[in-house]
Amino acid sequence: MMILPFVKPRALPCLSGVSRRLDQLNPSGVLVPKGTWVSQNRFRPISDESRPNKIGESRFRLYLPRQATPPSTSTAFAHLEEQKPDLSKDVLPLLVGTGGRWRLSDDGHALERSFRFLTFAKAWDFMTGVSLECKYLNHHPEWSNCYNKVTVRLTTHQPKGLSRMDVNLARVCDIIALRCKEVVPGPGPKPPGRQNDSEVSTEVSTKDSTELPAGTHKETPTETSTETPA
Ligand SMILES: C[C@H](O)[C@H](O)[C@H]1CNC2=NC(N)=NC(=O)C2=N1
Repeated sequence: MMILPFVKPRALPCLSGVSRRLDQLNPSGVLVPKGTWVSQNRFRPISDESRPNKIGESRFRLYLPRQATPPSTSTAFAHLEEQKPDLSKDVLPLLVGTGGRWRLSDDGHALERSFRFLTFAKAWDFMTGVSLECKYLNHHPEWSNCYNKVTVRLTTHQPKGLSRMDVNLARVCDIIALRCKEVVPGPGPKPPGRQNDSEVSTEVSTKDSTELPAGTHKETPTETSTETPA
C-alpha cells in the first residue's frame, strides 16, 4: 500500500465562497470550527497570543477580514486610538457606523451591545455558547438577560480598560448570536404575511463552516426553543 504525504493547502478554493458569505454576514470577523481552512488572502488569523491565560482549547478559531476600515469620529475612539492604536484598528469594524453593532462607552473603557433573539430559549442558547468560550478565553462579560434580550458590556478589570480580550470576546458574541438567529433591525422589503418588516432574524445555513461536525462538541447549546416569537 502506498502512503501519500498529507500536505495542508493554504486555502481551499471551495471554502473561500463560504468565507465571503460569512464576511458579509459579519464584517467584524469570522469564527470557524478548529481545523476549517479559511482563505488566507481574505482573512488573517488572530494569534493565540491574545489568550495568555487560556485554559484548555477553544472549539473555534477567529479570523479578521483583511480589508481596510474607514476612520471613526467618536471622541472615545480618538482617545483609544491615542492610547492603543493597534487595538483601535481591530475595534473599528465592531462599532456602529463602521461595520459593527457595538458602542464604545463614553470613557472608551468598554464595548457595549444588546442582542435580541426570537425566544428566551434562543437567548439562553446564546449565553450558554458564550459562557463556554469564556471558559477558554478566561475572560468574562458583564451581562444581563430579560426574556429574549441580552445586554453585554465588555471591559477588562486588570489592567483596567479595553483590551484585546474584550475585542475577541465581542467577536465571539457576534458570531454565536448569528448562530442563535439573532433578531437584528433591518429595513428590508416587507415579505408577504410578515407582521413586522423592520426586523429580520439572521440564520447561518447549516451547510456553512460555522456548523459543527455531527456527533462532536456535545456541550454545544441545543435548539430547545418551543416558544412563540416575542
Ligand atoms: C485571574 C484571572 O486572569 C482574571 O480574574 C481574569 C478573569 N476574567 C476576566 N474578565 C474580565 N472581563 N476582565 C478581567 O480582567 C478578567 N480577569
